[in-house]
Amino acid sequence: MEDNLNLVGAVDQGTSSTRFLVFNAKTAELLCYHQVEVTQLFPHEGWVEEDPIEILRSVHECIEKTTENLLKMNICLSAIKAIGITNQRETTVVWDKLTGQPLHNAIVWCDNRTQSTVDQLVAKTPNKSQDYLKKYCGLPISTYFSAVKIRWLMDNRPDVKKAIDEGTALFGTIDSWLLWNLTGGAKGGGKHVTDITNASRTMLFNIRTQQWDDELLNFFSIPASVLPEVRSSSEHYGDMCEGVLSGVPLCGCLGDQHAALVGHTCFSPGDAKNTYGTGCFLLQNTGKRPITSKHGLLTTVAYKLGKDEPTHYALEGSIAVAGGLVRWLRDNLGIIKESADIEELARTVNGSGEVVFVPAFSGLYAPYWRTDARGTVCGITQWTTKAHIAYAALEAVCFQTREIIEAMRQDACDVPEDGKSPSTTSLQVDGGMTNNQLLMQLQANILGCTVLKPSMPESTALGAAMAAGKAIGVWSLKPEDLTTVTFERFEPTISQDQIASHYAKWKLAVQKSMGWHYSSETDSNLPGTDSQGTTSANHIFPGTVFIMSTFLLLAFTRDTS
Ligand SMILES: Nc1ncnc2c1ncn2[C@@H]1O[C@H](COP(=O)(O)OP(=O)(O)O)[C@@H](O)[C@H]1O
Ligand SMILES: O=P(O)(O)OC[C@H](O)CO
Repeated sequence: MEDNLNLVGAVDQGTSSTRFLVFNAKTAELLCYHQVEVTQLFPHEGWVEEDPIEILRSVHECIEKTTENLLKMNICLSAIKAIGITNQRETTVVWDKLTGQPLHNAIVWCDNRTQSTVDQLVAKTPNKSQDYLKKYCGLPISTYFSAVKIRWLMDNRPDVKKAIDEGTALFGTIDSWLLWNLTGGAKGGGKHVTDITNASRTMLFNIRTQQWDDELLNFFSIPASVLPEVRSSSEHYGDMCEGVLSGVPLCGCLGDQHAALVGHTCFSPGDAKNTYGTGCFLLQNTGKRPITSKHGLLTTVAYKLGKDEPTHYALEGSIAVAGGLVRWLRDNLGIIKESADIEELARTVNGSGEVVFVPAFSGLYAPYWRTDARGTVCGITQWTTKAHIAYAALEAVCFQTREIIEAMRQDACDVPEDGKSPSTTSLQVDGGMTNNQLLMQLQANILGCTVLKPSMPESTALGAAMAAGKAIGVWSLKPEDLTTVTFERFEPTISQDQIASHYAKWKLAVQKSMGWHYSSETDSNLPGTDSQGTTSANHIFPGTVFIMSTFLLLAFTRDTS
């Protein structure tokens, strides 16, 4: 058996699936992995939950299967020197610290049950602005982030409220839940920790002071006692307490999008990557200073790779629905059997036939931040087939990405002294959807730039492994030590003029998706306020539509009589 290797494991706990992967720390080569799909529960319209126990079991299963494969490859498990964790972010778990049992299913990041909570929170800000807390946490008040989900649990689940009040409950994002359990949990020794990137997605963490913030905790009325300790993304959190890897140090932790930024070695200001998973997230490194977006992007911590290392920040464009739309076509419409089948189906037609699909299932995230938007399919004719819908679904992911790139370019123009926008000539990509060659080609065409897919596309897990390997000194992140990455390239095959009218239709369809849903508790507060706190002419409600149509009908009758 080969045992003079330095290997690093990575748990990648995503929204759709869990993976455990093992990398060679010297060459960054992926040796083997195992993947298990995670059940998503939809108990009510707009609600998305996952079972924290199933998530934990999936991690153990993936570790067992991957290590079995390593042994079959004649590799000794003692070669695994460290483990990193990367995870779906914002997803909220509250559990009993004495029994280790979750007090509720995990409320997943894209769940929008908290819409009326958001409306009430915005209504209590002095300027009635979604952006009121941005100066502290870099985020708009939205259904997306953890604090709003904790607030909902406290308001709607008396047992959760009681446990929090009595000090027996712990809160964590998925990284915390896993780290606490893998280091001993209720049996003893469980470490209640999180890393700075995950903390920066809760709305309770001040990204400038880099601490939990009393003003934010007061705003949401959440006690600090439930929160994990915040650590850097690369340091020793504790050791695996059981199983075949018992004793191996857990020493890398980043939210999945931040891990992908590291995996792509986006270490310089201006470097950017786009990850196509359940959602789609474009992050651009902005260096050691947080930059506030004026164009609907989030400010977030990019990474802090060691206790004594500087914190780097990023601008982020978050798209709620990307691969999730493919899963919806599979599970809800049944027009494909496997996610990968969408490519074959879409290739049976030459285009979407002018169909535009805006998948605003959870409202629209960046750059609009409109909780009132809902999914819309425009341009259907008698001629439309499921293949056109599939094609439009793939285009939707690409058009959303284009909107994020445009917002980043606009922000870069606003800060000319250090404003660097993502390269206009290429975009680095990763994530499950990038296996779709048609999607990658459409993305190159719609952006008018080269799309670069690394030949080893598990960038998220790679980033977590790099952070863990760095913490124990087996993985050097010095530029001269980084291994050369080879890419598959997708070049634009049509001109931007050819795409312009289609993009204009996308923009029109986005407007049509807005103003569809509003929560009854706060109807009177809603019309006309966008994320910049300005009045939007496009924010038209059904009642308004009725009044306007009656007015037009009357006017028309009068003119022609
Ligand atoms: N070949 C494909 N074409 C289109 N979508 C795909 C393909 N393969 C996977 N997907 C979608 O990508 C998502 C899974 O990607 P992954 O990066 O594993 O997600 P996550 O990190 O959210 O768990 C699923 O939503 C799935 O529907
Ligand atoms: O599961 P993914 O890869 O789509 O990532 C989810 C994000 O972390 C949510 O913010």
